[in-house]
Amino acid sequence: MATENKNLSVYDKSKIPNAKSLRFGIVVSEWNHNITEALYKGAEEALLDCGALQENIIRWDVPGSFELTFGCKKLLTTENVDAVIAIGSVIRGETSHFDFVCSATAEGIKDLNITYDTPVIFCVLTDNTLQQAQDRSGGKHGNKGTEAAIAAIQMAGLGNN
Ligand SMILES: Nc1c(NC[C@H](O)[C@H](O)[C@H](O)CO)[nH]c(=O)[nH]c1=O
Ligand SMILES: CC(=O)[C@@H](O)COP(=O)(O)O
Repeated sequence: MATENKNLSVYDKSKIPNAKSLRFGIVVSEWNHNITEALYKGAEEALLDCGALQENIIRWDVPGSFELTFGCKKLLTTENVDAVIAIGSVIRGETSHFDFVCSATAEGIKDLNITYDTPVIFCVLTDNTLQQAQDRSGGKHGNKGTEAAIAAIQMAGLGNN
């Protein structure tokens, strides 16, 4: 199933653990700023809606998606967080740069998940057009930031019950 057939903002709160005691890191890439801010807003709103406290949401900004791996690593090793959300938006340009940034970012975040005991959630849009990014950051397909926040809550508590 593709995002086309799913709304990224829809979740069943009765099935999500309460996030009141959890601490989250969110690392936000500045590239395609309007998109990543909308993703951040979606993530923050969902965390708060599920009981997280504002003071337990730590936000760091990095220049681009390529820098998300280092930003997340630094955050999870220096702040006492239960989960990290990596937020980025890569939009295809004229060259193969898109493929390098996307694969390095996905691999980097995957490596963090293998290396450390803190889950890092992949909230990086990899779109062919600006319209596709808008559709997934609060547009017709909902907000991937919301989906990432719910994943962060679920992964933070994994194996604790
Ligand atoms: N073109 C996009 C980038 N490019 C920048 C890189 O992520 C990186 O910041 C630079 O190469 C310095 O190391 N980043 C995005 O997040 N989105 C893009 O569309
Ligand atoms: C990630 C990209 O492909 C893009 O934003 C960079 O654009 P270009 O390939 O035109 O330099």
